[in-house]
Amino acid sequence: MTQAFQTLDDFRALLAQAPAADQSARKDAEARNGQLTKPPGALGRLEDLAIWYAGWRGNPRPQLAAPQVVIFAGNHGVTAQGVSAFPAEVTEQMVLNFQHGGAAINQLSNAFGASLGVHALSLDTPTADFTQGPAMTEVELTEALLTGWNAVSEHTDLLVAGEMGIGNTTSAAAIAHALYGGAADDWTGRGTGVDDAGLANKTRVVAEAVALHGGKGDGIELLRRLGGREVAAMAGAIARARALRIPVILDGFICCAAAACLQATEAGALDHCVAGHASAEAAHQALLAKLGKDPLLSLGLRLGEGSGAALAIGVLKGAIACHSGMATFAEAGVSDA
Ligand SMILES: O=C(O)c1ccc[n+]([C@@H]2O[C@H](COP(=O)([O-])O)[C@@H](O)[C@H]2O)c1
Ligand SMILES: Cc1cc2nc[nH]c2cc1C
Repeated sequence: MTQAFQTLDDFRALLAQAPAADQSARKDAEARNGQLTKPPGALGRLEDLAIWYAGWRGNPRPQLAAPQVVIFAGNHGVTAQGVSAFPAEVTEQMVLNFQHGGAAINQLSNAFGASLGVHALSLDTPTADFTQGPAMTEVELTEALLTGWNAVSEHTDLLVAGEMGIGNTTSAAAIAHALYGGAADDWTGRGTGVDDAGLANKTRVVAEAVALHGGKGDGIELLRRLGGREVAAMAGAIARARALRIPVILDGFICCAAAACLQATEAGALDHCVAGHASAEAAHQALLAKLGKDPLLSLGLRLGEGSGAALAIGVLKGAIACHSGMATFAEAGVSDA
């Protein structure tokens, strides 16, 4: 099969050529919103969400019928530095749990009518420990981006990209610190629940990683140096969704670090994305602020797996059901203001 891209520069070119939203569908959706049987603005942010969605779908009265959740799993060499509360084998064990329907994301995907795909990326070959050198080669990064790119169905009308990877909050913290500066402890949190000594060790690891790799290239190069395969696959999936004008709900800290690599490479790369939730991971709110995204939900989740984004499918479905299903003042014979 011919691949969508063969090199990282090909991928960068695809990001640069990404399509914009359909301004005419957006304008028509705004006009429709103004005629619906409610006081102006009474549906609050649901109104903006429906108009945003209509623009990306190129349809002023859209449906949300086929949401897709994709989960990517990867193993991280940096776990050798003792950065997680859980052992690395949990990544593979949780992949089996996803496949058997036993994880939180299985229940949430079912609850919100989303399909669920699980992609394990070379779990037997963890990425290199990025305190020692780049996490991935250019070929490894390209393969991981392609896995994400190819995982997105052309027939879906909403994407959630989630992840599973013991050690990946260290990777995400290092990416955020390298992209946005500050101090290592501004970006380092407890992940699966390291204690105070574990947090101090993890902060040291993030600082060392950024001392080695910081300032060495664009968002894609930082993704290669500090990312993981599942982080890269989420970036590839988010980019493919953009190419297909499929809206995306971003999940927690790791998903947003993947997205940040795209935004740092191409300024408007996340215009088709909304933030599903604010994770309890300490630096997620700061990362969302850097992305210019206001989270839809804040429920204290810190699970990953796309779980917070999957919950937000319900909010988006509600927004679109109102926008496309409500009567106008004229249709209902209700007096306008
Ligand atoms: O999504 C989040 O914000 C989030 C916050 C903390 C932990 N996680 C999940 O926990 C794992 C990473 O935690 P850790 O401590 O091993 O780096 C990984 O599988 C993530 O899905 C996810
Ligand atoms: C059990 C477990 C489930 C997860 N799901 C996403 N990250 C996870 C981390 C752990 C440890």
